[in-house]
Amino acid sequence: MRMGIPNILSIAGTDPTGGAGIQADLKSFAAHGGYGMCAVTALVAQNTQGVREIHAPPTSFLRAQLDSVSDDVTIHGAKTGMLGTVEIIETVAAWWDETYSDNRPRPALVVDPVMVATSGDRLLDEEAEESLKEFLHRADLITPNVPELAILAGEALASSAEELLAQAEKVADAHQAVILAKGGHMNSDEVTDTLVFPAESGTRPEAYSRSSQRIETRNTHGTGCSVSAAFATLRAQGASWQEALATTKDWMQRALATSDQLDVGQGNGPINHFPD
Ligand SMILES: Nc1ncnc2c1ncn2[C@@H]1O[C@H](COP(=O)(O)OP(=O)(O)O)[C@@H](O)[C@H]1O
Ligand SMILES: Cc1ncc(COP(=O)(O)OP(=O)(O)O)c(N)n1
Repeated sequence: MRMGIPNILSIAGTDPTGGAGIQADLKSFAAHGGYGMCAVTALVAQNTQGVREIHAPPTSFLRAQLDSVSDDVTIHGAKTGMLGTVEIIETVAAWWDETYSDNRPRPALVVDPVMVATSGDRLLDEEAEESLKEFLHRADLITPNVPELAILAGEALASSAEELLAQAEKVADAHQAVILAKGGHMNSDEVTDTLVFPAESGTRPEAYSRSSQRIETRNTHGTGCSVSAAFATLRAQGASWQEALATTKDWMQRALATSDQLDVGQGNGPINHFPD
């Protein structure tokens, strides 16, 4: 395991109510022992009930934020969240490729393929889906929920655990990345998250799953952001895939179970990032 506190970068959009996006990422980094940093892709006027407006600063300013971090700080882990548009995806991709084209150690990259918020509001332009797929070969881990996995696989929504696994294998092979297939949107009493690995020379490492009892709560705003941020931190600390899944899933269960200690908003509230 890495000694010391790893520097973890979130490249994502904002949530002024603090439940999702960059604000959730920074809390999740801290909850798992990381030093959190962020580059803002888009300013989102949203709350627990929905998205009102999105303002994306010029991409030259996003690039300036990314360069400001990488010119000065060693990045041990990174995650992307809301990327929003083709232009933003291309800006992040160009920065990543240019920054890590030399011998500089490349941090592990977790891509949360954020497309639609719980409220149903789109956070990724429809025409940007193809650019996002092109971006994915840079990822070590991709963390789709059920609808996002279906779009990445180019198929209908999975309606069974077997279909979900088959889609995750297809996407893992297409992008040569590990997939965390999250089960929150499945219609089941248990919620299962599964890590699926790409096949190497025709052999696929065994998948790992972790299940928990489904918690009856509306406070699921920002769960996906927080899980991907936890993985970025734990992997930068040297956790194995199995350890990272167990730690993240158990933490998320406690964060959801204690979310009623918070009193934030009237819609889908946030989780409690610091449950202990
Ligand atoms: N009702 C729930 N009870 C327990 N765990 C949940 C529940 N809903 C989501 N999770 C967990 O929260 C995380 C996010 O899951 P999911 O809802 O599938 O993704 P997203 O937030 O991206 O839509 C996963 O770790 C999943 O297991
Ligand atoms: C700025 C921003 N990024 C991402 C999301 C979606 O968050 P997610 O973790 O998928 O949680 P849900 O809100 O969809 O449960 C967001 N709302 N805003």
